[in-house]
Amino acid sequence: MIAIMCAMREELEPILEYLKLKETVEYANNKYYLAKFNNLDLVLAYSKIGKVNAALSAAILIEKFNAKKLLFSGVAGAIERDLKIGDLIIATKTCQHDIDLTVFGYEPGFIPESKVFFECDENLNHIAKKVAGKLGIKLKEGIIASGDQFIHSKEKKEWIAKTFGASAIEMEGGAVGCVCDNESVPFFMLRAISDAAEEGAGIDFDEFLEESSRVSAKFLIEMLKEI
Ligand SMILES: Nc1ncnc2c(CN3C[C@H](CCSCCOCCO)[C@@H](O)C3)c[nH]c12
Repeated sequence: MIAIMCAMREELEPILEYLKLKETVEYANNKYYLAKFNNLDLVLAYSKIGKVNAALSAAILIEKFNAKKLLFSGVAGAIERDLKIGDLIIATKTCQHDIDLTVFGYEPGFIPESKVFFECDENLNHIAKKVAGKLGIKLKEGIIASGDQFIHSKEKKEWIAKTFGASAIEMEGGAVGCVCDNESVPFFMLRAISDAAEEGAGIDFDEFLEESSRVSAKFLIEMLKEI
């Protein structure tokens, strides 16, 4: 079973359009969609926004639906200057920029007995780069930082860039990476840029959420053909 996860309904809907749904399972106040694509058994869900919701859905996808790989598709705010709205990025690793136990001497993003960074699956990233090459699509890769805040401040964005070396920002990947790392499930995250995470990002986000969600969804479907 392969899990496909998003945070928002708008990110999942364009993926479901490509699939023939077999069944919908209601569980823990959410919906999990079962589908087949070519010879793949898929379970899909959008978690709702934020790291707690994302961690809950990721754990359910693995524990209840027996997902052996977890692929995330959605949108993100850009940190790297050459990432423009609609551009695609895959995560090399994820982190949580809003974890702060520095008063006890720990580095930003670190929780005792856990990690700052959670590595994404190299095989799935390799497939993504192969697909991008075949389709002639620009695909960046980099660290993607998560926090329970919509970032719309150049100062905050630059702190995250400096502190974590992040190329993009969102609100779920660090939590999903933590769950997949602890469950030993390969994790892949693809995001299309919806805004620049600076002042005015909320306006861009509202304008480009749907279009950028479609960009990510389309690429993810191309990836499923190669898995
Ligand atoms: N700059 C930014 N900072 C942090 N995250 C992101 C992301 C990635 N997703 C989008 C969504 C945040 C938007 S909440 C919208 C509330 O509903 C608005 C109506 O649709 C959450 O799931 C994280 C894109 N740009 C970002």
